[in-house]
Amino acid sequence: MQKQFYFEATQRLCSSLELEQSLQAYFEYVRQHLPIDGIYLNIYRPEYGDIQFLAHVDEAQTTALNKQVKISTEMQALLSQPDRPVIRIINDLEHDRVTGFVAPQVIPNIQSVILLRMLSGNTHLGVVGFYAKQKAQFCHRHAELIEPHKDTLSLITAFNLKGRNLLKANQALTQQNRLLKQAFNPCGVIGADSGLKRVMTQVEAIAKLHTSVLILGETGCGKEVIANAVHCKSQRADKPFIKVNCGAIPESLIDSELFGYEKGAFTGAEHRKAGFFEQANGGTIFLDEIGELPLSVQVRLLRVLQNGTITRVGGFDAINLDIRVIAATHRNLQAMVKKQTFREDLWYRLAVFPIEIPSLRQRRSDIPLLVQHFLEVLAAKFNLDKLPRVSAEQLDSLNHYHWPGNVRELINVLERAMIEAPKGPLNFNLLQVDKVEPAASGKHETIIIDPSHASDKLVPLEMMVSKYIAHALRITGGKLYGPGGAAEMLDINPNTLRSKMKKLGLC
Ligand SMILES: Nc1ncnc2c1ncn2[C@@H]1O[C@H](COP(=O)(O)OP(=O)(O)OP(=O)(O)O)[C@@H](O)[C@H]1O
Repeated sequence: MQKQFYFEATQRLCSSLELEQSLQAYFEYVRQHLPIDGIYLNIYRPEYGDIQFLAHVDEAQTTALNKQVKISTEMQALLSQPDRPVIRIINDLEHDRVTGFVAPQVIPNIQSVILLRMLSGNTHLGVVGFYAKQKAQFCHRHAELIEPHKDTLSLITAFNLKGRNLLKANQALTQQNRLLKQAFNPCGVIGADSGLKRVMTQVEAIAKLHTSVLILGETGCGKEVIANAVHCKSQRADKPFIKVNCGAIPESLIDSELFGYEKGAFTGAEHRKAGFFEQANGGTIFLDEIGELPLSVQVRLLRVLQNGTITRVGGFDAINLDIRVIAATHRNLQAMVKKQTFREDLWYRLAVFPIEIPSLRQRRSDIPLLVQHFLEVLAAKFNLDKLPRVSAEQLDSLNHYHWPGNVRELINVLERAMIEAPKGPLNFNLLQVDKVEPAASGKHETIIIDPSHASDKLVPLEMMVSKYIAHALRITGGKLYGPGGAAEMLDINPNTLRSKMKKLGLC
C-alpha cells in the first residue's frame, strides 16, 4: 500500500509546473487516505525574519499565496536547530510555539497538523502542513505514509522558488528595458495613440519632407518632444538635432552663437567656432521660443533660411548648409506680426506647416498614461522598488486640474509628491484654480484664485501671496526670469518678484 501511495502521490506532485496546481492534484489524492481538510506550503526566510506562505489548497479552493508572517528571534532560533524532526504530528496547535503562532494567521480554523520539513541540501527550506479543522486527527501511520514525499516536495518547491526569482528578475529587466528604450528613443511620445493622435498624423506626413515646421502650444505641453519626433522620423534621424533656446541667449551673443565666428572676430575669439547652424548641418535645428528673437536677428535668420547659407561673424565666405528648421513658440506669432514685433516675411517662411499641440486639459485622457509613465521614470530615478500608490481620489484630482504648466507641471507635481512620500500613498497638493480663456496676445492664460473655493476663514494675505508665487514657480518648473518664467506669468518685474520672495522666505 505504502509503495502504491508513494508512486501515485509523486505522479500527482509532478503533474504541473505550477506549485498550487500540483499541490491540488496531490491533495485530491492524499485526502482519500488521510483525514485532511487541506494542505499548505510555506518557506522560512531568515533574511527577512519571516515565514512566507506560497500555496494553500482545500476543498473549496486552490490559492497561490504571497503572504508573510513575521516571527520572533526566539522562533527563528528554533527553526535553525539542525536536529528538528523531519516529520511532526501536532494534534493540538495551541501548544506549538511556531506553527501555533504562524499557521492560524493564514489558515482559518486549523486545529491539528502533520508538518513535513522540506530541505534544500542541509538547509531548512520550509514546511508542508497537512491539516485538519479538528483536534487530534493524526497518528503515526499517517506520518509514515507522507514522510517519503519530502524529497519530491522539497525539489518542486526549490524549482518553483528559482522560477519565481527568474520571473521577478525578468519583470525588472523588461521594465528597465522599456524605460531605457523610451529614454533613448526620442520618438517615444506618450499619448501618440490618444490625445496626440492628430498631431502624430501631421508628424508622419511632414517628417520625410524638407519643409520647415512651426510647432505651437502652451508652455510645457511637449513642443520639444514633437520636434524630436519629427527629426527622428525623418531621413535625418542619424544626423544632429540641435536645440537652440532663442529666449535664453543674450542679444549681444545671438549672432556668434547661431552663426559661429572666425578667430580674432572679437576680443576673446581665440579660435574659430562653429555656430548652432553649422553644428546642425545635415540634420535639424530646433529654434525654440522663436518669438523671443529680437527683430534685428529675425532679419538675419530670414536670410539664412532663404539662401541656405551662413557667414561666420568676422568671416566673408558663405557656407552652404543643408538644414531642416523646426521652430516653436508658446506665443501668438500672428498677433506679434500685427504688433510688428515679429517679421511678417519670417512668419510666412516658418509657418509653412504649423502643428498645434493641444494643452493637457484639452486631452485629459492622456493624464493617466503620463502619470503612469512618469511615476515609473521617477521611481527609477529615486531607486524605488515599487511604484507608490495613488488613490482613485488623488488621480481624480489630477484629471480635473487645470494644468496651466501642462506636462512639465504634471512631472513637477508627481516628483514633489514622491519626494514627500516615496512609499506612497501620493498626495498632490493642487491649488483650486479657475480658468479664463487665453488672452489674444497668446501669453499664458490668466489664473484666478476664486475666493468661493476658500473656506469662510480667510488666510493672511501674505500667506496667500506666498502660496500663489510658489504655485507660479511650480508651473514654470522653478523658472523665475525670461519667457515662460514666473515673473512673466505674474506680470511683475523679476527683481520685484525676487525681493518679494526674499521677504516671504521663499528663497
Ligand atoms: N507627450 C509627451 N510624452 C512624454 N513626455 C512628454 C510629453 N509631453 C511633454 N513631455 C515632457 O514634459 C516636459 C516638457 O515638455 P517640452 O519641453 O517638450 O515642452 P515645451 O512645450 O517645449 O515647453 P516650453 O514651452 O517651456 O519650451 C519634458 O520633460 C518632456 O519630456
